[in-house]
Amino acid sequence: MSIGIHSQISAAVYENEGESQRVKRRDERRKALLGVRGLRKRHGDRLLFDIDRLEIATHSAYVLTGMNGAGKSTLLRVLGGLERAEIDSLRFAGEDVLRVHPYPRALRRAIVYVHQHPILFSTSVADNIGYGLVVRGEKPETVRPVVAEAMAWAGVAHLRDTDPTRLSGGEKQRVALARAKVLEPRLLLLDEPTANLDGAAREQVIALIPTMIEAGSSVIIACHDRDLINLPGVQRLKLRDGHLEHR
Ligand SMILES: Nc1ncnc2c1ncn2[C@@H]1O[C@H](COP(=O)(O)OP(=O)(O)OP(=O)(O)O)[C@@H](O)[C@H]1O
Repeated sequence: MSIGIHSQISAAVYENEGESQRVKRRDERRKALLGVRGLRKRHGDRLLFDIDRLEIATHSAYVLTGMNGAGKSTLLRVLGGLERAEIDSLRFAGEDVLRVHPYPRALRRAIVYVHQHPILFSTSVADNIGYGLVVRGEKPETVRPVVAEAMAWAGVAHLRDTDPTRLSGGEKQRVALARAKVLEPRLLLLDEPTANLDGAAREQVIALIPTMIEAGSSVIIACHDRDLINLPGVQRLKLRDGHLEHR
């Protein structure tokens, strides 16, 4: 009898432990935004990188460092669906992505890549920022206030009707960040956002990045910029000799 009670209690304890493990695993899965296993990129015979695993959590910031030519831009471009690579498995927002090629629509919607030298259409700053929303089929009356808010956020409201080809490098980068922000990406990929900027232009761009994370995006920033690498709360990834180190 006592053995029976004991085993019942044990079973209950084990069941509870099992339940708490399950809850823990579920919470961990929820926290994980992107999980990639076996990510290889080749250019002809050259294996540029062979990454065992890449884990990106929700609402988190990472810097991706590495020597010139290590493959930082390439890795961001692969994650953003702009280049192909071999990928053994990919999980995004709790779902297994069974086919990575062609790049799935859901990922295209959730992951936004911002180029080091953003290409802007020769229309107006406002049109550039709203472009992605228009392509998504949003109505002009929905787009207008979102664009106005994003322009104020990026400090480019005074440039709203300016032809983007006339903007400085820093202004272009801020417009590109605003264009990405209005899409509310789950994951934002920033390719050397402060390269070729100095002084106030560089500081203005750096100041925008934490506010994008506060707004709910995870961010991976490929860079060599010490001030970005040392932003508080930023986790470090390093591409070295074709492998990815989580630091
Ligand atoms: N289409 C291509 N064919 C062959 N090699 C390529 C191609 N595209 C890129 N590479 C090479 O892949 C390597 C990685 O380039 P990538 O731009 O990703 O490096 P990076 O780490 O971002 O460098 P940097 O810090 O200088 O920007 C470089 O050696 C580059 O020459």
